[in-house]
This record gives sequence, structure tokens and C-alpha cells, in this order.
Amino acid sequence: MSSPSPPRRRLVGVSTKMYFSFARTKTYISTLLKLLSDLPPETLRDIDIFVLPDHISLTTVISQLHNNACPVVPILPGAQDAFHEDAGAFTGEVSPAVLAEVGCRILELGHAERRRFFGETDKITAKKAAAAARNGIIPLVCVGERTKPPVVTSSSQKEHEDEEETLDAEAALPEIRVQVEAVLEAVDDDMEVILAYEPVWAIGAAAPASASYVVAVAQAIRGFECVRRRPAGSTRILYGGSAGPGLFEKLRDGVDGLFLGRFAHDPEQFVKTILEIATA
Ligand SMILES: O=C(CO)COP(=O)(O)O
Repeated sequence: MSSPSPPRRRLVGVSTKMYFSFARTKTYISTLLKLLSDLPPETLRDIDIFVLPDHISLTTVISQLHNNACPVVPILPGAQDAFHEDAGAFTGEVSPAVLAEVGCRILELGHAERRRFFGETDKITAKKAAAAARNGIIPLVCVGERTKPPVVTSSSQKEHEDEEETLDAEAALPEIRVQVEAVLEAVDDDMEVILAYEPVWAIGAAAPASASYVVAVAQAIRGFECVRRRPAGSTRILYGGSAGPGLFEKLRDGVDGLFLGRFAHDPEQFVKTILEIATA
């Protein structure tokens, strides 16, 4: 009889994208550290937290995290992108080797905004994921369908007005499968990878995708052969797209945590979300 797989550690993080000034990032991190250090230390024992500031602010954030007088929980610092080569004549690019050298632990790749504004493809994202892994940085790869899938249950079939709409998860899977396969082919199976499922249409929206839909997609991603063949615990799946407090409880059957944007800009809201995930 095979022994049960060890549970995957919960994970939660924020990307500040390009929203914050340098000064605001510094204040944000010191407030976050203060709020976290006020919690009973055991609360955060089983959760990983990460912050992805802009490239310019990253080394300052790393110093703030290192100098934290009350290290309740190690927060993993990360970057929002990097080039796929380590060094050379690539003017203006950011080297994953330099990121590793200064203490970057997570590298976000393939975000919908990188794909949309900078034309990044699955192939480019996969090369970047390989570059992160060979430098000992965990690739956090964003995947997700561009268009909202069709609703399966019409609103007239809903029993209650406030019931969430049921979207056709099957319709989104082919697009997501290609994105996931491209990345996992480029990264050794024994390297840790974080997949952030971020439906593009739910990013920057008023509300996240419906919970039943996210759980269905996340469970399907976990069932992909390229994910199943990886060692237990080495592939964590997050949900991102208008995520915030009150959401994780509804998604816990599908995902290992949340990846926040705007709804973590208030550090108190971020800490509230962290606590919900840590204690769910
Ligand atoms: O893109 C996101 C995280 O990477 C999500 O952003 P929002 O939560 O602001 O929609």
C-alpha cells in the first residue's frame, strides 16, 4: 500500500506590479513586518509568504526582511520577471543569476500583463522558468485562459439570486494545458514550481472568478500528466485574479493559496488574508 502524500505547504503572496513608489514599497514592507510580528508565532508556522516588489526596490526589500528584528516568519522575496540568459550583451535586461546573488527566492513569469504588453509566449516563459530553476530560484508561472468560458447554468435555473454562476471549466483547459506543459517540460521534475492559475478576465476585475469554477480548473491542472508525474509537494497551485480576504475558504479544495494584487495594497487586508489561509 502506498503511503499518503505529505500535505503541500500553504502559500500566499503579493506582487506590487508597478503600482508603488520606492518610498511606498518600503513603508508597505515595514508595516507588514510589524503586523506579522504582532501575531502569535505559531500562527504562521505552516505557511509560506512571498512579496514581489519591482526590480528597483527588490534589494531594499531584501535588506528590510533580513534586518527584521522580530523574525516571526521568513518572507520570501521575489521578482516579477527576468531574462532567460544569465549574463551577456542584453542591454536593459535583468539577470536571473544576479537576482539569485542578491537573495531573490521566487521569480514570477508569464503573467498575463507580460504576455499582453510584451508579447511573451509559452516558449519564452518556459525558457525563463528554466533560467530561474538553474539559478536556484523557484519559478512562479502564471497560467490562465484569456476569455471567460461560457456559463453552463443559465440564471433562470439558479435557485437563489446570489448563487455564483457555473462556468464551463472544460472549455478553459486546452489553453491552460499547453501553458503548463511548456513550462514543466523546461524544468526538471525534482525542482519546485509554483503555478498561479490566473484567469486573464478576472485580473483587475471587481470580483474573482466563481469558486466552483476555480476549484474545478485547479483540480484539473493537478490531474494533468505533467503535474502528476512530479514528486509530491513539488508543484503548488495558487489562485490569482481579484483575490483578497474571504476567498480562500471557498477555494481550499482546489488551491494551496492565493496570489494577490490590488486587494493586498492595504497591509492589514493582506495580513487578514494570510491569517485566513494559515488557519483554514
Ligand atoms: O495579477 C494579479 C496577481 O498577479 C492579480 O491582480 P488583481 O488582484 O489586482 O486582480
